[in-house]
Amino acid sequence: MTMEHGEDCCVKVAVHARPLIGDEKLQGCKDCVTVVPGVQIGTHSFTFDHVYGSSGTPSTAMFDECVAPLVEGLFQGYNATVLAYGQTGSGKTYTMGTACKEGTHVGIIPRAMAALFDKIEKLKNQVDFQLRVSFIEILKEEVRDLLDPATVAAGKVENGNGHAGKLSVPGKPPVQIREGSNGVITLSGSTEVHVTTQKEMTTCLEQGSLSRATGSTNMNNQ
Ligand SMILES: Nc1ncnc2c1ncn2[C@@H]1O[C@H](COP(=O)(O)OP(=O)(O)OP(=O)(O)O)[C@@H](O)[C@H]1O
Repeated sequence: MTMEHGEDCCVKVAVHARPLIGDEKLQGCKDCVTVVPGVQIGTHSFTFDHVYGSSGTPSTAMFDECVAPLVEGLFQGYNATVLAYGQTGSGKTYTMGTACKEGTHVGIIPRAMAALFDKIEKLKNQVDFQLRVSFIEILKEEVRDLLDPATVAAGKVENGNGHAGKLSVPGKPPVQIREGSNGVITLSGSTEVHVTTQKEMTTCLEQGSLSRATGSTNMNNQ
């Protein structure tokens, strides 16, 4: 994506290059990504605000540089979205931290939750906060409500390993994504869980992650 006025643009694009994973090394793959700032290949120029991993900036800087300012902005009334985009196995789940396991790498969502509650702790004597959490998955045009207790329970019954597969819950109207006349996008019919602590929010992330229809491909090794 080319952005001529990067500093003024409210959309920032960062690349996160992951290292080779076990299977790739076994197959003899070689890391072919080199980050060289300011290079144009032929007529194609790809401009990014940040490049992490590989020979770019260490990935640990990603949260502080790209996401912490967005969390800060929430307290000034700004909305924020972090979107992970990439082919299967490129590291979206890892980077976002949706499949968080204790003692492993901490991704963007758990770190955003920690930053949110740190800030709330500092401000709680001056302001009342209400936090509500939704977690949906869009799979082949079906919107799945990952925090709906029926989805969680049905997923566990379905295959016993917590991964729900494609599933719709009988009797429950499907979640709909709607755009209001003011351009605001809403999730009509999705479960909103009221949370007051970081632990409660983490529980939502963990439960919702278990209900995702995660599937193994040759590239993501799940
Ligand atoms: N930065 C990284 N460092 C080390 N391992 C990583 C990194 N990013 C991803 N991986 C590993 O690469 C594999 C694929 O990553 P991940 O599952 O996050 O991909 P994905 O883009 O979410 O795939 P899919 O779209 O199929 O769900 C996983 O085994 C993950 O642990």
